[in-house]
Amino acid sequence: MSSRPETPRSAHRHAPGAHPVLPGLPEAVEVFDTTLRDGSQQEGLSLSVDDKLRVAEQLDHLGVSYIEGGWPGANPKDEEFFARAQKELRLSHATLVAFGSTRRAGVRAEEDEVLRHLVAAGTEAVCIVAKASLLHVTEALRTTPDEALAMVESSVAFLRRQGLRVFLDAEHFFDGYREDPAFSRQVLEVAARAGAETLVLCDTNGGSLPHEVEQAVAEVVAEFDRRIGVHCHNDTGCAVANSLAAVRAGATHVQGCVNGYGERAGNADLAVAIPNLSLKLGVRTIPAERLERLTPVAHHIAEIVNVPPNPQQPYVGHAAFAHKAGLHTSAIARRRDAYEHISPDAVGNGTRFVVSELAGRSTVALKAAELGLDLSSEEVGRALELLKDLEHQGYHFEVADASLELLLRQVGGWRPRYFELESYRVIADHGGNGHRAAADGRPVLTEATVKLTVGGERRIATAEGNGPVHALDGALRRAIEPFYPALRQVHLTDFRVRVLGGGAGTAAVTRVLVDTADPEATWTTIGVSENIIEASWQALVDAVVYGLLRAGVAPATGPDVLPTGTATPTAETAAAAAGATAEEVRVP
Ligand SMILES: CC(=O)SCCNC(=O)CCNC(=O)[C@H](O)C(C)(C)COP(=O)(O)OP(=O)(O)OC[C@H]1O[C@@H](n2cnc3c(N)ncnc32)[C@H](O)[C@@H]1OP(=O)(O)O
Ligand SMILES: CC(=O)C(=O)O
Repeated sequence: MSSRPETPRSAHRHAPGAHPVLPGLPEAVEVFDTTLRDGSQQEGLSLSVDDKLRVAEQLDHLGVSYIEGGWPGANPKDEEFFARAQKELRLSHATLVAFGSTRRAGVRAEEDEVLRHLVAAGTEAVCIVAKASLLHVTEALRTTPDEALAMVESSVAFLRRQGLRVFLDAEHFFDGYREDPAFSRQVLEVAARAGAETLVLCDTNGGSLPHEVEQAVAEVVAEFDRRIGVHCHNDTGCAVANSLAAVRAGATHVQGCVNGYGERAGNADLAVAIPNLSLKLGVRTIPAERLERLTPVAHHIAEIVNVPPNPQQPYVGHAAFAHKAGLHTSAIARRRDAYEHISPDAVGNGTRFVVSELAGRSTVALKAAELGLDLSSEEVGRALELLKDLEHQGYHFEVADASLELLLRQVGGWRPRYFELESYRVIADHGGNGHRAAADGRPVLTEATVKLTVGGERRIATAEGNGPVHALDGALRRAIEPFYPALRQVHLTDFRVRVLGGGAGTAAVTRVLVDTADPEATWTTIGVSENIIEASWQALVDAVVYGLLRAGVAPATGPDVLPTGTATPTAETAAAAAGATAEEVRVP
């Protein structure tokens, strides 16, 4: 549950334009995304060709300048990607780039397989990686410095002769520049001479710090009449800071990945670098009007690559503008920018207020208002007291949005009587007549019986289940679903248990969270008890009540007040509607 307060961007003191202008900054930088190449080098991340095409579409929609699509020839997938991209990918803003290396040592550029594949990829631009550290030339390539320089020069020259735009990724540049600056410079010199349009200085091991990057980039910018770029890895947690330091020093091309994917600790996170550059430094990156696409695109890409988004990711994370502390919310209620460094809208994100034991009256009042509840000041105070009390017992309302809403509604006087529980009973019978196998291979049967009153009728329903919660859910539904057919659209989707205060072992208090969904939404409810079944029951009841509330269903108060056209259920019709036999649903 989130709210997006109507906050004009100008109300944020730290909004764009509010930062002092730094002298000497470039007006604009090119944004080069390498999610489909370096991002795919992240452990656990694997993209199909379809995924790659969809990510490319998202990046184009965001408005990056370049999309590095992969390494044609390195594997059949990337080969197919470039073949399909030529036919299927319609980029309106970005330029697709194929990645590869310089030619191999001792091989003529014209005969080199890697270069041949780069040309065949059919892109307008290519990016080739070259060792820019003498140590890597002698130890990794095991060739001479002269041959390494010749590899760079002849590869760039060959690609230029094929009519391609060439970016040079100077691998290990910063480490090499510290160890033997003359060689690292020579690599850039030969690449520039051969026609590379952009010299990209790579912090390949990600070990550099911002002051080192800034100084090295400034020296290179002063020396070379070429566009200078950076490609920073995040091994010191400084990839974005290093990219900004490079831009401060005159770099005008920034490589990275939206969401910071990549080898080891990842690449510079473009979802952070872009707004830092655009909003804080006033440097043009993606088109200004597309900045608000940043959050949706970052989340969409996370979905495609199947890596859960980091809620604390700056700017675009779910929690990036979530306020939990009572004092913060209270100040925000008075002045929207009190605890927000930019207007979240600027990057397509939104303000959220998290209600918990750290809340004060303002948080509860804002949450109630967001839900459309008109709570009096006294009710807000009561809700806050109840909330803190319950959180002390183990409830955790910030992760149980639906239970929180029910609690606030109840404090406000909402007393729906969808059903009245008389009792429930759960039996787990190991070795009895059940058909589900226990760990020892013997049958185990779980059965739940619920006795309750609904619509003026006393009902007893029994159901079997995979386990106690499944059985309880089944019995509850059998008893009430005939009165509330809307529940057929409501399904339990997840169930989590946490033991609180582990010292008590199996006698400890348990917290149960239940996720439930209807066709339009998912909600979470909570139960807490020393008894796991009771905790589950509480969460289940909230889940069902919230589902009925969402569906706009009024409590059934008796046969005469059932909605027009709805037959009063008898034992048989009720049982049939619930998919049960008459014996299973006993109506006295
Ligand atoms: C810093 C970076 O992220 S650069 C990008 C790295 N990305 C990847 O490696 C992912 C894709 N890579 C691959 O699929 C494979 O490694 C391939 C197809 C490129 C090459 O595979 P192989 O031919 O089997 O070689 P291998 O993976 O062992 O790599 C070592 C070879 O690359 C050569 N090489 C390494 N860097 C370079 C370079 N910049 N220029 C030219 N050759 C290079 C080495 O000299 C070595 O060649 P040798 O075996 O003739 O001595
Ligand atoms: C080229 C590249 O990915 C690197 O140097 O990190």
